[in-house]
Amino acid sequence: MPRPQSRPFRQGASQFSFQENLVFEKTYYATHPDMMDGVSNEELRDRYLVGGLFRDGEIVLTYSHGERFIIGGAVPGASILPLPVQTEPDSAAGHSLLERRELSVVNIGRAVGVVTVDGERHELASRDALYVPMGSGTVTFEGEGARFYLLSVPAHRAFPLRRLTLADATPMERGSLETSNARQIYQLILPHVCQSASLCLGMTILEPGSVWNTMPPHVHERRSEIYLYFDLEGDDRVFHYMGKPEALRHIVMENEEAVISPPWSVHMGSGTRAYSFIWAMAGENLDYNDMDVKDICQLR
Ligand SMILES: O=C[C@H](O)[C@@H](O)CC(=O)C(=O)O
Ligand SMILES: [Zn+2]
Repeated sequence: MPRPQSRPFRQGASQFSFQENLVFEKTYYATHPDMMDGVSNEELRDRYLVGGLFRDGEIVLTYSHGERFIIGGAVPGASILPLPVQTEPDSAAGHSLLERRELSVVNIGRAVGVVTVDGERHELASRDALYVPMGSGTVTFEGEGARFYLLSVPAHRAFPLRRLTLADATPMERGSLETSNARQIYQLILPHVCQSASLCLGMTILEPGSVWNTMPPHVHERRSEIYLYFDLEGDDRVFHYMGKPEALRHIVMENEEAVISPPWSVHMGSGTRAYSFIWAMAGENLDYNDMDVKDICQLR
């Protein structure tokens, strides 16, 4: 079967992406904590920052070797965008991308969007999420003004498809305005809300005037995590901290950019204004509390 025309790597694609992949725009390799020593800002961004996911009329997928996360975005505009099928290896070519994977979709746009899974239409209002099980076939995205954030990880079992809304979730109130970290943590894909094989996902919304997230920070050796920052204005930035707690580094992030947190890294940030972020994890278990919280005085 003829292979689809491959896409050239966009500017700024990793210097380490030596193997061109037909479905994924960029591959993020797993990294060793020693690789933080003396790393330049550009290398740091190349290894962990996932930008350019939301391009008008396109679906953009990237691949991380950490938990084999697919991290992507779909902005349909006037078109209907299909989730691509697998192209490699030959034994999988033409099969659904979700043959052995589960998928989450969150509409971070302001308008309603529609995700159609095997012919069934699911309307996602702004901030709604959809859990799409392993074994699903065709998935398409549509809706002018909708912006879909996509995450997928390997699964061993199919759980029911679910639409999840913030209104149905009971947020955890954390932090305070006095410490500039008052925020609501919405758990959306976790066992007590929505079953999944490996994926956990939620949304955290900071109160106006609060800028710090996940402070004090934590690490979780048994899971990787992906943060997507959004609800920022044009010139606003989040200063995202990563690395081992005693050797922090930061990445300056813009609206609608994601960042990979390896299992050995903290993940926390401070913004130039309040913002929201979607956090997603996968790995050894689905226990949200399987984390090792650090004291602020342990940070260096
Ligand atoms: O492992 C869990 C994740 O880092 C997030 O849930 C943290 C978070 O949303 C927050 O503190 O605001
Ligand atoms: Zn975490």
